[in-house]
Amino acid sequence: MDNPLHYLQLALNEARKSPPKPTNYCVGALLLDTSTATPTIVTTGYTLECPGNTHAEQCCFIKLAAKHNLPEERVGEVLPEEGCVLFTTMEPCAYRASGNITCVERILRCGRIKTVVSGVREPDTFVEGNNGRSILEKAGVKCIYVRGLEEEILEVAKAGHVQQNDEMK
Ligand SMILES: Nc1nc(=O)c(N)c(NC[C@H](O)[C@H](O)[C@H](O)COP(=O)(O)O)[nH]1
Ligand SMILES: [Zn+2]
Repeated sequence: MDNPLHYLQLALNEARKSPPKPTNYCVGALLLDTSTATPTIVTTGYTLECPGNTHAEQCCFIKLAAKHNLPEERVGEVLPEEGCVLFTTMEPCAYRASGNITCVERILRCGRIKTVVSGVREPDTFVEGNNGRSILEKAGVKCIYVRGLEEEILEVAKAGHVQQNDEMK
């Protein structure tokens, strides 16, 4: 896949649209279909884009499924067997404090995503040691980390968090 940083930058542009909250991260994601000669972005998403306490990856699935009048859990039916790459600024969650279905579970349920490309690991703020990568790789999903946007991604992701120095004031 050529130029993964370009698609990660597009995912970061999505993350910037997310309304900051102190209890989660502002994350952006997009689903790229590389099964044809010209890679195509089939859907995008950002944290809280869809109603409820929604994650960026979850919004990608909700929107794509809705476009085909399907429930989110059947989104895999509209994706090619091979070639689907999920770009997400922060690695998919493997535990959610709210108890909602995690994005790792949603990716596996979709069944058509063969590669996940992320810009950063999940910090330990809410979840100590996100183990989503090992769960995905055991299920045959390739997980790749693309370097270069870490600082920007974390700055956007934590926009809603009270910064340490603010507390000192
Ligand atoms: N990959 C990813 N995409 C997102 O859109 C998002 N918000 C997170 N965030 C991970 C973080 O661990 C959870 O946001 C907290 O654990 C709170 O859980 P809820 O989001 O309230 O279910 N991670
Ligand atoms: Zn998630």
